[in-house]
Amino acid sequence: MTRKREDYISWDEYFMGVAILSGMRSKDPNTQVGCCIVSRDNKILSMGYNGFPIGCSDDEFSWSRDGEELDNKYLFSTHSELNAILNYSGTSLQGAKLYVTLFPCNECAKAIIQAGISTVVYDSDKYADTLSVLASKKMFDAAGVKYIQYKRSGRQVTITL
Ligand SMILES: Nc1nc(=O)n([C@H]2C[C@H](O)[C@@H](COP(=O)(O)O)O2)cc1CO
Ligand SMILES: [Zn+2]
Repeated sequence: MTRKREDYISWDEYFMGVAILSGMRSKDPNTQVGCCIVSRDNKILSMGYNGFPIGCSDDEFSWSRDGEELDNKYLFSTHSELNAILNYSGTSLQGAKLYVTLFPCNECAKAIIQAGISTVVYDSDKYADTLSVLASKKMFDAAGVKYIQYKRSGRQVTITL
């Protein structure tokens, strides 16, 4: 009998891997964020990455982090999580799990809660001490949304594109 491979990637590696790959589409020179939303039975429902809205050209809007508010990226960039929620064309994200490479901000947290997503698996929490992330955690706790830090397996994956 030929036995199955044993070194296949886990569900968590698969979905966080897809989130990381999605983030590679981002044009943000400083922080690339990717997101992958999955059903309760491990089917990928949607993906997203941070970018400007349709029609807002990356060549006309600035990716600067500072300067005048209307001349930097913050009022314009759509976060990976919101893009993934908006990219979903099905009927319901109730009970879904969201994998994201960076902890959600307060605005995305509201969208995550209202969409009925029940679990967030995140990798980096580099803005943990900001009011935005503290507000997200306060809302997730109140709404019963679980947030779990992804445990890196250390596995290296090489793909030739
Ligand atoms: N959870 C998140 N998802 C995201 O897609 N973003 C995006 C917005 C910006 O384009 C970029 C953060 O820029 P910076 O301040 O690290 O240079 O990542 C940011 C966060 C952080 O809350
Ligand atoms: Zn956000």
